[in-house]
Amino acid sequence: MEVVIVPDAAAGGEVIAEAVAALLRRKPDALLGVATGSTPLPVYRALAGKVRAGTVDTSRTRVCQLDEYVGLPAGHPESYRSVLLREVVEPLGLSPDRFMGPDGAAADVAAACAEYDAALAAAGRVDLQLLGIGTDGHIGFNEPCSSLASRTRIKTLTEQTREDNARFFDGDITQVPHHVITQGIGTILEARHLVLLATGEGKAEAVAATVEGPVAAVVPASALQLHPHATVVVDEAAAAKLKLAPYFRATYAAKPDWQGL
Ligand SMILES: N[C@@H]1[C@@H](O)[C@H](O)[C@@H](COP(=O)(O)O)O[C@@H]1O
Repeated sequence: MEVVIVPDAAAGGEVIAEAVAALLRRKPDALLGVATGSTPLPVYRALAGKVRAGTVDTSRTRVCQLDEYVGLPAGHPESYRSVLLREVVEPLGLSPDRFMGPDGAAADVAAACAEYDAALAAAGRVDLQLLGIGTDGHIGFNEPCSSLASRTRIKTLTEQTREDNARFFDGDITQVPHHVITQGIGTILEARHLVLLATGEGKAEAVAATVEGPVAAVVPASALQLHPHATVVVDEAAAAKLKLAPYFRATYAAKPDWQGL
């Protein structure tokens, strides 16, 4: 696992956007796994800037969702599909027919999960999966004690996650669904490159457990330790509890530019 400590969220967005741009220059039809939440927004902003400047071509890029709420009516502004259409597909100039995600409004949720898992495999696997992290260490919506081998399936949110996400629902926790569909941890680990971005002091504990703690289902993000190409980008605040921070800084400072993330 590589840990990159950047001064702030904007710098994190820039570093990751450059890695995505490098991937798209190598493989224009790459499948990009995108995440929701506030954390990845600087990445999308930086990427949109590159698209506008003409330094990256997204005309063939495919994108896929990490997770979705269950039971929100189709087109609800806070469904992750709507959020990603608004924050990623539109600003990056992508075609909506190159965007795939699970159907959170399906009558048969189990079938929708299995279909989505199969669709990701049929698409040739995700090339780069962008991840945020929950304050409890979740990735996607894999809450603590999710199986590290799990596939796309329905999960129940913890009270903590519903409280954290209430800000997207006018601060009203009763509007936050209890159930979600999420790519499983086993599914996420099939992506070729995992890039987790964490910013702010509220994530410092989860980051330390992810990077320096044991691999344990109670900290779902610690599964990144099992992946051959996992990158964790953190700002100073989120890095505050990393004992190996001096080593991570020195390693990144000495890294040749051509290597990328
Ligand atoms: N399902 C999403 C996660 O993918 C995201 O990482 C997490 C953190 O969100 P934020 O980046 O807003 O802190 O929120 C939600 O639970």
